[in-house]
Amino acid sequence: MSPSTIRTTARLYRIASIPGDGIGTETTDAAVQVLEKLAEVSGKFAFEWDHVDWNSKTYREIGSYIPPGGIERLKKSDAIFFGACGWPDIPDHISLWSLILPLRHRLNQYVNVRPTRILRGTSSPLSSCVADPSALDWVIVRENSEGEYAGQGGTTHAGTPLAVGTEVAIFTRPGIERVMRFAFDTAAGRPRKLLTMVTKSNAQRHGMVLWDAVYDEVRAEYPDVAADRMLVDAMTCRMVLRPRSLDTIVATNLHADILSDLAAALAGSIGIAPSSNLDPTRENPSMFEPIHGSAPDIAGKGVANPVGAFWSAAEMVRWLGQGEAADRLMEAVENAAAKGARTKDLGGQSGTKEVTDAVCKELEGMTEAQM
Ligand SMILES: NC(=O)c1ccc[n+]([C@@H]2O[C@H](COP(=O)([O-])OP(=O)(O)OC[C@H]3O[C@@H](n4cnc5c(N)ncnc54)[C@H](O)[C@@H]3O)[C@@H](O)[C@H]2O)c1
Ligand SMILES: O=C(O)C[C@@H](O)C(=O)O
Ligand SMILES: [K+]
Ligand SMILES: [Mn+2]
Repeated sequence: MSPSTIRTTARLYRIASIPGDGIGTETTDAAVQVLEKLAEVSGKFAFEWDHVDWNSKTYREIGSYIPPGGIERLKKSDAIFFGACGWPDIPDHISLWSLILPLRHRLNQYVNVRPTRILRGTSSPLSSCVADPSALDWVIVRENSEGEYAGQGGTTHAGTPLAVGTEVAIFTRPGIERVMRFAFDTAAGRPRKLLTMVTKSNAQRHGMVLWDAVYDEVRAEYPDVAADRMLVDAMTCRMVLRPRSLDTIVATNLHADILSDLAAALAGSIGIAPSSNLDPTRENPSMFEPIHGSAPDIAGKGVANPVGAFWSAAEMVRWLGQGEAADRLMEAVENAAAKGARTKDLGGQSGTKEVTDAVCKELEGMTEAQM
């Protein structure tokens, strides 16, 4: 088949891209560039972009992040690519609860998948992983719809010395069960078939105990998966001291948020870590974003690590059914890193643009047969 024949039969994916704030705009621009190159080299698919400008600047101007009709607009896409939201002149709970959390909730993205491993050409602060990088290869499955992020609670006597704030976590049996099954399926699909379930059910005696009960039930359906459970405090020690003893990890919304930042740091940097906000029913588009935020301290300097966005882009391409292209993208990212295209957070000298160009160059070097 000639390239033009391939191109006429190419699958078209409509992607809504929401760069958001700060370095989210820089890493999203970089990811769009790399995805365009991937599509061009592959010849099997192409992207049609819906560039969505919802961010803290538009919030200041028009008073909303998501305008009326915004969710319906996103539902027309096959997937969503997200950068980051939050800027210092707007309280973080306003930005989070006006943009990223409503998207996760309204689009039924009830699991957030956060893989972590040490990419070729990069290093870990853990000496055991310097000796053998394969010792750290995890997938954190984060509950993404309820728990500590249920949004219930309130303030009484606001602004007075008697101020009271309540923050109510909600854990439902169906909510726990669906993420637990997803985690067992994930573990069952990985070579080691190993799952660790994390709670704090010694101190939190209602919702966390329900997590334990659902875990026991679902576990019985997966005799091939070796499963164990940990309290979240002890889990931090195990991640640092015995990384090889872990593979797939499932935890609540807040616990997995924290553990995934730790995991990213142990794999070298918050700047490399990806996430997939999935609606496993596929009724709504899923959303792919690096786990980092808008990083106001480095925004606008051209130094942000785009690898977390590239890895998220690879996971998006995989979710869309292009697994081989996803593998090639990760190979290009690792080849570029191994040849020295690394940002400062990874101990390198390159800027965002240099790493992006290096990854595009690696992709160009791959033949269509390899894709
Ligand atoms: N899903 C999201 O959109 C999301 C995620 C996390 C934080 N936030 C928001 O982002 C803002 C800043 O939050 P924060 O400072 O706690 O977290 P952050 O992830 O933005 O930054 C933490 C630290 O890591 C560094 N860092 C992050 N990403 C990097 C990258 N790609 N390359 C190099 N260094 C990187 C930053 O420079 C900073 O020193 C806040 O408004 C917060 O609410 C949003
Ligand atoms: O708390 C959140 O979910 C926001 C951010 O920290 C994230 O990890 O996406
Ligand atoms: K993000
Ligand atoms: Mn986080």
